[in-house]
Amino acid sequence: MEQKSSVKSFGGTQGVYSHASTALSCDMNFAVYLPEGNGPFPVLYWLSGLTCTEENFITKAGAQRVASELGLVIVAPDTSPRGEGVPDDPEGAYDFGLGAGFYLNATQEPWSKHYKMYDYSTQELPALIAKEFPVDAGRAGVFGHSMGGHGAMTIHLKNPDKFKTCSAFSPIVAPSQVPWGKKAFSNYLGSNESAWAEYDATALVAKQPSKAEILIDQGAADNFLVEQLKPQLFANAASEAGQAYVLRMQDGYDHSYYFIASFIEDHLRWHAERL
Ligand SMILES: N[C@@H](CCC(=O)N[C@@H](CS)C(=O)NCC(=O)O)C(=O)O
Repeated sequence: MEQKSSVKSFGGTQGVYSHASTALSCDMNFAVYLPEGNGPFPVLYWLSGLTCTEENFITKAGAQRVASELGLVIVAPDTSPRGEGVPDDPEGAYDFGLGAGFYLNATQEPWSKHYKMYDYSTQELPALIAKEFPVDAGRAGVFGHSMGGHGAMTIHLKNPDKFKTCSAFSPIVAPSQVPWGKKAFSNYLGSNESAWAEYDATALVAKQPSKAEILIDQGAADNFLVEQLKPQLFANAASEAGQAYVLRMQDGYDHSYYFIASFIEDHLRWHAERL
């Protein structure tokens, strides 16, 4: 692991690191906010949305002040494999390929060699963090935005003992049913839609609800709400399955990091109280 940058922030340190990922067969960057003190600290994994790298969250969400106060480590990985030889959307579209790994393990050529973001996020990165940083891996949660909200919810539902708490901003709750998800899943996972259900929070919650309460914030003025996000699909399935959740529709807010920055404190306190 190599440190690429380190700056002091609210008494702690905001760092960016790089390492050679085995799961993704490429070099990867990730960001870590480390509060002041010796730890071990509870750890939150933040999963970003389409087009993002490890930089968006640390520069725009304003999470450091409250993470410092609460003594939380926040790890923010990049959103896809990167570098020479990693295939991208043939048209260079923003919603597939680079910057759009969808936190799944691709099974289809040519994606399956590098696009293993599920293994990376759930296994390789947490193992590296536990080795290199003063975290209490038994107190870990996951949260994210849009595609990363989808990642957080599916990763929590599939690994409720490893990622004990979960929250999301503007998540793609039912990727199998919306254009962003259909494009990504048909390419990464192929045409057999039963494979898609493994990475669809609405399908997963119906068969394996967790004991945690999931917090979802959704801007009511989000341009992607009606076509891509559809939080009510998850809410309906969760209610039916007995999954505890809180869905807050936030009047006037859009899809951007201005929305995330407005409510990030609530999410950090939500996780800290439950870990
Ligand atoms: N604005 C993008 C749509 C993708 C988008 O809104 N990405 C969100 C996550 S789904 C984001 O966080 N973008 C980066 C940023 O705002 O810093 C476009 O239409 O090209």
